[in-house]
Amino acid sequence: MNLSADHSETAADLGLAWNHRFADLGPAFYTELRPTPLPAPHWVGTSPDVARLIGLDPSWLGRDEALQAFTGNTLLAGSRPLASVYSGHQFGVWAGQLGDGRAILLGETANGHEIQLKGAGRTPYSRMGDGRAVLRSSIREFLCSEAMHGLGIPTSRALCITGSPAPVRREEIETAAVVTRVAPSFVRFGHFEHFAANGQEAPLQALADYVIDRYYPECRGTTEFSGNAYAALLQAVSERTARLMAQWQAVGFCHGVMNTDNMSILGLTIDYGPFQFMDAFVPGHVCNHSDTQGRYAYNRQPNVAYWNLFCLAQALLPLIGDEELAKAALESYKAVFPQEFMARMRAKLGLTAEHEQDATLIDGILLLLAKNGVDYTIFWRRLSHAVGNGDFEPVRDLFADRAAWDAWLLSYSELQRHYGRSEAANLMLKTNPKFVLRNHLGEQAIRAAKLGDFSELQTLQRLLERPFDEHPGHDAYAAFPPDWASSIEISCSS
Ligand SMILES: Nc1ncnc2c1ncn2[C@@H]1O[C@H](COP(=O)(O)OP(=O)(O)OP(=O)(O)O)[C@@H](O)[C@H]1O
Ligand SMILES: [Mg+2]
Repeated sequence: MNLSADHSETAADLGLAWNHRFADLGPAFYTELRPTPLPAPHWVGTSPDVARLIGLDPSWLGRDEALQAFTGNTLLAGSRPLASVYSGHQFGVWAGQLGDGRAILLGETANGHEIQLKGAGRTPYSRMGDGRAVLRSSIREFLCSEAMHGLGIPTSRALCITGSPAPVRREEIETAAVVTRVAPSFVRFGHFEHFAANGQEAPLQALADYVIDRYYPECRGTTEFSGNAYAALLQAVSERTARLMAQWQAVGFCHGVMNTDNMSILGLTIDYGPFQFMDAFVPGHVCNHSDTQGRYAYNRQPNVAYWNLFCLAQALLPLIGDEELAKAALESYKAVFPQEFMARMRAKLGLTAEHEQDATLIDGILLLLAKNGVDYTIFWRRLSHAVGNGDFEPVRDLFADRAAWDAWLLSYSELQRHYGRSEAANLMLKTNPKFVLRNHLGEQAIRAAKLGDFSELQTLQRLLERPFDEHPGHDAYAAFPPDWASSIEISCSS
């Protein structure tokens, strides 16, 4: 490849201080290697907010030293790049060894944020892959990371995207990009499955101890499970995952590839591939065109998460040492998910206390939304305004079956009488976003970016960072999807 500049022997000092706690686990967990350079990089998108989060002066996001470093063309001073090994279950089937095939961990900043370059070249875990990510999928990952954060949903973050004219072959020839992403940890269920499947109990325990000491220290002193810290870890992860699923379901988010190697041990949303925020509410919606069996349909996500936790439980079993304890730890998922889901849905309805009728009301509206194919985000936003101003006509307009809507509204109004209208509306407007990253919005930003125009991406980023604000003048981004939106096919190709 003809590189425009070979920066490989200089290190860029952006003033970041580093820790290397994952690397300190030892070579059984990774392979150290340098990112593979890309020619003629350019900035595509940046998040000054994430820069501040990791202790990076945001003014670096525009300078050539940072551009080269975040493309993987120069080493960041103090970093220690590596690709980690993990395994996993993909679409319900044991896939054996996987690993960071195109993501390279640079290390952890002094304030505890791991930094990864996704699309930074081949690694020993690339298998048949080219180690690259295309501009299209990188924009989706960048925007959705920041959108999820804006929605208050646990997620990896994205510092920047850099692009390069280097060609990358997918269904057609596209161009390469690198997303710099950030999370307290990128450890996945699949990391544990890897060592368990290979019968390597010492690294399995070292990994569990690392995760507990660093992220779940409360598990050490547990009085539950006869003081078994590994069972406590399983319970804590189950609870975080349950909360995450409740948040996904409530906002209408489909992940698309809930393989165990895409499940964060911290309960974060990671790996933004063929995800989708639903337009019309379709409970069985499958967003991943490659998911022909519909395994990861919207309404199956909570069960799939539990299935994935079961895989994690099996991996942790040699450490927990007692199947009954592991089962008991998993039980928490079944209690926490419905509880959290109900809490989220109550908030969407502006109900600040619990009532017997809540479940009927929630089931009722979800059924009506599905039967009438109502746009999920628009419905909740209009309902929020209607509760505030008393005019429910714009909501009624969304339903073909007006009689069924009227009947539901009657029972909702009965319950609403217990609350102050403006208090309820305020809660709802902070719970029901005006802006979500619909497929067609991402697509518009991608089309413009491919032509070298990043303004659409920036506008979208600004709206999605504060999705509950009104953003006057930008109603088009909160409108119904155009007809062509339903023809967008998003697959695993990225
Ligand atoms: N283009 C590629 N080159 C090399 N490896 C790849 C490529 N695409 C995916 N992989 C690897 O295939 C496996 C499954 O891919 P998947 O789509 O879940 O992950 P991903 O999008 O690459 O990354 P991540 O989960 O880190 O966000 C992972 O081990 C991943 O690293
Ligand atoms: Mg993945």
